[in-house]
Amino acid sequence: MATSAVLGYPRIGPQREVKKALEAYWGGKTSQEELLKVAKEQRLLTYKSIKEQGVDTVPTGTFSLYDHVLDASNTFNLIPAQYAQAGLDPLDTYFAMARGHQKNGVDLPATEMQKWFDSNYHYLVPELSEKTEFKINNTKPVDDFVEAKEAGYNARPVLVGPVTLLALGKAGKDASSDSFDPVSLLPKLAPVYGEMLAKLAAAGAEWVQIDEPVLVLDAAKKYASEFKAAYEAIAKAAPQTKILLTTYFGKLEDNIEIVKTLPVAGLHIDLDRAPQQLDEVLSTFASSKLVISLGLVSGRNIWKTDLKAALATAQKAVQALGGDASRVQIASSSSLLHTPITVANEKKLKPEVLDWFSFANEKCGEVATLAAALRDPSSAADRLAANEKSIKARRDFEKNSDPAVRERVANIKPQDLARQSPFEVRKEVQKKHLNLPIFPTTTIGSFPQTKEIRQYRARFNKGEISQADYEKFLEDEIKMVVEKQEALGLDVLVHGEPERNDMVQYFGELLDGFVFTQNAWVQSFGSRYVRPPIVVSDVSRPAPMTVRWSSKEVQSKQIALALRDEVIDLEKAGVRAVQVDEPAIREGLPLRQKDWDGYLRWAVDSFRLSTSGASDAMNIASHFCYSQFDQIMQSIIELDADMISIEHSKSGEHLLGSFKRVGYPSHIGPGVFDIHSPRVPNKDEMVERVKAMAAVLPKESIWVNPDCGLKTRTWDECTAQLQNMVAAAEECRKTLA
Ligand code: MET
Ligand SMILES: [Zn+2]
Repeated sequence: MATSAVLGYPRIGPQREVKKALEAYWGGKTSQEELLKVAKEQRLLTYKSIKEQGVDTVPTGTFSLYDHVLDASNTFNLIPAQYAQAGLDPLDTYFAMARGHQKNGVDLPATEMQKWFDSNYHYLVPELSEKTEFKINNTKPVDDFVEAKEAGYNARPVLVGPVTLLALGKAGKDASSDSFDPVSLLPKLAPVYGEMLAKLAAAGAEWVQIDEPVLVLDAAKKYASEFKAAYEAIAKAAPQTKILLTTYFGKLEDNIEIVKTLPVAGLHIDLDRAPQQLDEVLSTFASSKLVISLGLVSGRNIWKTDLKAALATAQKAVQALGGDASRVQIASSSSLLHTPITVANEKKLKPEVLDWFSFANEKCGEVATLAAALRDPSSAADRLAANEKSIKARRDFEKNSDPAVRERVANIKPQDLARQSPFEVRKEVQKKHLNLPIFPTTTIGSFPQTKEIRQYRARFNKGEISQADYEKFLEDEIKMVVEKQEALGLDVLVHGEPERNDMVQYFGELLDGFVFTQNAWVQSFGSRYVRPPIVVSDVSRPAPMTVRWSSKEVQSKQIALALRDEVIDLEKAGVRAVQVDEPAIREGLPLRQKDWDGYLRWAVDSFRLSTSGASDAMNIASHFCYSQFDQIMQSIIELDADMISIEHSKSGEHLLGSFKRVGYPSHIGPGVFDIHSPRVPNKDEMVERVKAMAAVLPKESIWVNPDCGLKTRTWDECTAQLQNMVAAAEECRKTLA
């Protein structure tokens, strides 16, 4: 009989319980016991919700107080010495790595954060060196499993795979050299994983899910022999445990050769992102005993699954495996971590729109329905029929496109993508208006979103405050933010973005074609969650394989046209500098290199389309919340922005390397402090950052700014941080200029 499972589940809690408990703990308002109690309640609620939808097995160990990669680092003792030796208790050591710690004489920065594959989820980058001593530092995987089992759940523990854990890591400060490859430590780490599997087996785990998403990247290929040796060592330590090797977010391609060599009992593949890999996987493993877990229900989007099509795929798989349904598992394509919890919490969407959506709980239901239908189609006939009806309704709606905007996209001309003059010319024109010192200081846009701002907005939305009063409030807020910046001595001021409930949602609400949810929170990092707007209209729908790309491209150009009009209007209103943020251009990059060009072309064109309606006199800035530019440097240059600000404070030296190699023709503000952390770096630390940059780029091109917007900070925190930043810029003017 076919079985069913999901790979992971959101952590926030249906009413944001976990987020609130975390923030209360960090704010010193509650104890560790209270935080851990909330976490436990939410884990048990998760298992209950998954089970109620009819899924056979629940995943354990995927719940996290901050990040599952950090959990794995913590469990296997990938803890840099400065954190391990700070004298903090285990939970606070964990949080210190996540968000820094500056209290009672202990001053630790947060560790680096990076995007998790091509998602908007951020993980904490493990830091490794020859000195890292792997050991079982805590038994969280076992504890979570036992907790679920004792509560009566059929559970499958989940671990971040050892190769993925190391491959996502970086050389720590005490590594012998910068080119130290953390994967070289795999022979030392694998036996410790083996020990963990043995512990899980002793606790009663039959299967263990080991996530190796690195197998969908080109990078995995060079680790083929390391993979094999590591998994052999693990299997040897726990011969009785069945390993389900999971891959997701992309296709195995020739990494399937690696999988063939591994002593695993099951393989999970993502059939949402990469349906085309099914045939090869089936033919490769048909004659083996491997269980194939079919990731048919997307863990990355919010749309209902086309169950009819998914069922046909599952039936095909059973057939290819000689009719042995017990070798098939129906699953979510990836962890459901990237989806909100349930559509049941959406009270404001039109029922016909809500009917297109499926969040984590509903996706669990889809997984269970598919497994039931595979056993006996008639048992799921009603559910299948209802699904077919919603899928059809959505497709019919998509056919109603907006001809005017379509035509405008079709008529984009090359000259619409170019500024009037090259940067060298624009720079001089802009100089006259902006009149800036060398090492000008600025910030990224947002200032603290205080409780007061959120309360005012909530009251306005409820109709308790008039439009005029709300606008007056915002104007006063902006005035205050501007005065603060003047007092701090910043050079290019921002308005602070108080009007924005969310940097993306705010714009989406002013455009046609989007819908917004009340509770569809998706984790970005730690306790930060966003509610992404959902594009529902004017989406063309050709063959399902290309829809994601073609529609994203069209959507992107349509949005760019709307922004273009806005930038032109801003200039007419007298604005001299505007920032068009592109914090997601890097995360949208396809996982496989051969797919990059197509994506980068339209992404770059969209940015140029949105900004090149401005005259030479307009300073066009852009912002990126990451610094991994090596691979897309050329495209960043092609954006042709006058100034870019980027995350830099935690990324060490590799960013400098790419600028040294390629150079950057316009102006650039590498972040000098980490805005994710309440920590206040001193002036000298920031001066060092600027100096390092000035060593590889002309000093006239360097701006001084934080990593990102300040909306998640308090006023006390960001005032102290900015004071030191302005002082650092002043010192640079004296010593470097
Ligand atoms: C995540 S990027 C944020 C950019 C935005 N302008 C801000 O300052 O908050
Ligand atoms: Zn940012």
